[in-house]
Amino acid sequence: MAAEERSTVPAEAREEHLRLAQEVDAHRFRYYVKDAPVISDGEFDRMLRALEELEERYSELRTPDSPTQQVAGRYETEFTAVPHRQRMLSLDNAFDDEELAAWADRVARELEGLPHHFLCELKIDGLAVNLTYERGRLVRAATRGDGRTGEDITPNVRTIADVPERLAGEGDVPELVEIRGEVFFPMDRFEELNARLVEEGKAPFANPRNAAAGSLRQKDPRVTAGRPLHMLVHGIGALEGLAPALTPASLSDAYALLRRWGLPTPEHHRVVDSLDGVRAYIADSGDRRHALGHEIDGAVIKLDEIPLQGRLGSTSRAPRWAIAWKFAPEEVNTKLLDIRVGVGRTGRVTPYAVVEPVTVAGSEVEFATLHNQDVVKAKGVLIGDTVVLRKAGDVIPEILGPVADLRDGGEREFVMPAACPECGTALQPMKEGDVDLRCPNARSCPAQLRERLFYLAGRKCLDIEHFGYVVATALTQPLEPSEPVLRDEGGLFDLTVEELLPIRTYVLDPDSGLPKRDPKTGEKKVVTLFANQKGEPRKNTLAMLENIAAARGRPLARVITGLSIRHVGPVAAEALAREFRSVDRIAEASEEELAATEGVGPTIAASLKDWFAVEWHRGIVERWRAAGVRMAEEGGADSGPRPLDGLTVVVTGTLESWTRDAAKEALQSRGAKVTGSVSKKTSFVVVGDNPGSKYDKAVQLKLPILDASGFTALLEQGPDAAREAALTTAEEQP
Ligand SMILES: NC(=O)c1ccc[n+]([C@@H]2O[C@H](COP(=O)([O-])OP(=O)(O)OC[C@H]3O[C@@H](n4cnc5c(N)ncnc54)[C@H](O)[C@@H]3O)[C@@H](O)[C@H]2O)c1
Ligand SMILES: [Zn+2]
Repeated sequence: MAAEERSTVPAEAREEHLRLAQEVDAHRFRYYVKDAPVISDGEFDRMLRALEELEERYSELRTPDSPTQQVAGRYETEFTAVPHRQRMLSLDNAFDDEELAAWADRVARELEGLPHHFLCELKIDGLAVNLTYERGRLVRAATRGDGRTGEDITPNVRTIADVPERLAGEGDVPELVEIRGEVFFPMDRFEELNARLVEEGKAPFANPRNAAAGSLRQKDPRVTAGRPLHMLVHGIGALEGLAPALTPASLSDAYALLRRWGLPTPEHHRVVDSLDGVRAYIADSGDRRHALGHEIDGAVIKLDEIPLQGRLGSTSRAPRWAIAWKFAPEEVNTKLLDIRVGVGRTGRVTPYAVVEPVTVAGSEVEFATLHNQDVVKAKGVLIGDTVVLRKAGDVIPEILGPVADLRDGGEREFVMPAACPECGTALQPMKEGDVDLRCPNARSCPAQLRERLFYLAGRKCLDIEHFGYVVATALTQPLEPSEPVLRDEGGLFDLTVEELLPIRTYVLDPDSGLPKRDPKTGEKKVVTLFANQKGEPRKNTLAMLENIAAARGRPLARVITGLSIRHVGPVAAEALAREFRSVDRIAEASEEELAATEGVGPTIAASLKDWFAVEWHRGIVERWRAAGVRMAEEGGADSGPRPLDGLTVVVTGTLESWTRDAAKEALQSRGAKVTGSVSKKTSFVVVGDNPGSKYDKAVQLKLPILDASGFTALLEQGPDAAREAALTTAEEQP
C-alpha cells in the first residue's frame, strides 16, 4: 500500500489502464476461446496500442500480468491442456516504416556489425498450431494457448490433408521436433460454409479466420474433417536428435529441410540482405494480398541466421529477432441498417446492404453489394446485425458475415420484394429457374432507362461530357414535368433546349440510386438542372447538347456498345464492327454467322437475335439513324479498304499525339485486331513511353516493335513499310 501512495500514476490513468486491460482480456477470450470476436482486429489492435502507450507513459503499470506482456492469456477450455517444449511466442508489430527501421537498427546494433540476412514471409491470418513429431511420427498437435501451454487438438489436426502423419526421409528425421505453423480457411470456401451453417440453423462465422479457429477447435473431429482447412508452416520450436550435418544454420535452410520432410512450407518467402530489400518485399506482398487463396494481414520479417537469433533473444511476449509488418485493415465491424434492392441497366434486381457509414481501406463505405437473394440467405445476415464488412483493394465492399453473438432478437430477415421498386412491375426470374430476378419493363422502367442512358453517355460508349448520372435521372425521373422527356434512348439526339429547361429533379447517388439529402435539413436535394435562376439555359446544358450532337460521329463499335444489348460489351462490339461493318448487317446476319465471328460466340449471337427482334429496339436504331448517328464503318457498309486485315497488334506505353483509344480505333478501322497481351501470334507491338512488361516480352519473342514513326508507317503505308521501320533489339529502345 505504501508503494501505491507514493505512486506517480494519476488515479484516472490507473483506472483507464485497468479498464483497457480487462477489455483486452475479454476480447482475447472471445477471439481465442470462443472463436467469435465482436470487434474487428483493427479495433482490437488500437485498444492494445492504447494500453501500451499508457504503460509507456507510466512504466509502473507495465506489470508482468499486463496483457501487453503476455501471449494471448490462459483460459479454462474444454480441451486438455498440454505443455509446449519450447514457448510459442507472439510477434511485435510495426505499423509504419519508422517502427520497421527502428527494429532493423536495433538488430544491427545488437549484432555489432555481424553480417546478417532477413527472411521475409507473408503473415497468414489463421491460428497458430504446434505439431510435435517424435521419430518422424505426429504425436501431438496443440493450439498456442498462453505460449507455454496449449490445448490438445491432435485428432482434429490429423484431419488436415496438408499435415503429414509421418515425415518423409527415414534416416534424417530427428528424435523430436516441434513444427509451428498457421491453419487457415480458404477464402473461396467461406461462403459455402456459412450457407451450410445457416441451413442447419447454426450461427455463421464472421470471417475466414474465425472459421478456421472454430473448425479446428471442435469437440468432434468429424466436424473438422468436413472443413477445408489448410496449413502452412513458419517455424520450428524444440529440435532434438537431428544429425549435426543436417542441423540448419538459417531459417531458410530449415524451410528447405521441412519441405523435404513433406511439410507445407510457404511459397512466397524471400531472403534479403538489407532494409531496402525488406521494403521491396513488403510492397510486393501488398500487391499479392488479394491474389492468394487466403487472407494475410501483413508480412513477417525474421533474422535468418539461427545462431544470431539467440543473441537477440525474446521478451515474455515476442522474439526480438522478428517483427510483423501489419497491413492497413480491410475488415471493419458495422451495423447492417437495411437491405434494399436496386435495378440495373439490364433490369437485374439486386439486393444491396445499407450500413452505418464506416471508413475502411481509406474510403467511407455506406453500401455493400449482396448479389442476389440467395447470397443474402447464404451469408446468414439479418437486418439489424453487426456485420463484418470487407473492402479488398479496388473491389466493391462486401459483407463477410454477421457477428451473431451481438444479436438481441430485434433483427429481421430480408424479404425479396415481388415488384420493381422503381416502376412497380412484377419481377420475374432472369431465365426460368434462375435465382436472379429482373424487372421485365425494359423499355421504360425509369431505373433501367436511367442506367442505360448513363452507360450510353459514359466513357465506354459515346463519352458525352456534361452528361452524368444526374442528367440521366433528370431525363427519366423528373419531379416536374410529370412525364419524362425520354421514353427510351431513341430520343436522345432529338433533345431540345426548350424541353430541358423546365425539368426539376432529385440528385441521385450513383452507388445506391437513392436521392441525396441535404446534410443539414435531411431533405432530398432538388435541382433545376438545365436552367439557371433566370430560367435561361446553363452553360453546361448548351455544352452538353453540343456534345450530344458531336457524339453522333463516334466509331461504330461504341455505338453498338451503347445499345446495351445483353453480353455485348466493348470487346464484342469491336469484333462485330470489324466483321460486319454496319448495324444493318449485324441485324440481318444469321445466328450462325454471328456465332462464327471471332470474339462473338453463341451466347452473344443469341442475345443479338433476341435484341433485334424487339420492335422498340429497332425503333432506337431508326431514330438514331434519322438523327445522323453513325450506323456503319467509314467507307460504307461494304468492306472498305482494310490494309491491315489479318494483323494482330498490341499497343503499350504512352504514344505522343495519340490517346490509347484513338490508336486502337485507327488500327481497327483498317482491319487490324488489337489485343492486350503479347504472344507469338502478335504481328506488331507499338511501344510508347514507359512501356512496361509487354515491351520486354516483345523483345524476348523477337517481335517487330514500332515506335511512333513506325506506327505512322503502319497506318499510312501498311505492314511491309512498318516491318522496315521496326526496332527489334533492346539496345534500340525508344
Ligand atoms: N478482434 C478481436 O477481438 C481480437 C482479439 C484478440 C486478438 N485479435 C487479433 O489477433 C491478432 C493478434 O494476435 P497474436 O498475438 O496472435 O499475434 P499476431 O497475429 O499479431 O502475430 C503472431 C502470430 O502470427 C502468426 N503468423 C502468421 N504467419 C506467420 C509467419 N509467416 N511467421 C511467424 N508467425 C506467423 C503466428 O501464429 C503467431 O502466433 C491481431 O491481428 C489481433 O487483432 C483480435
Ligand atoms: Zn422496373
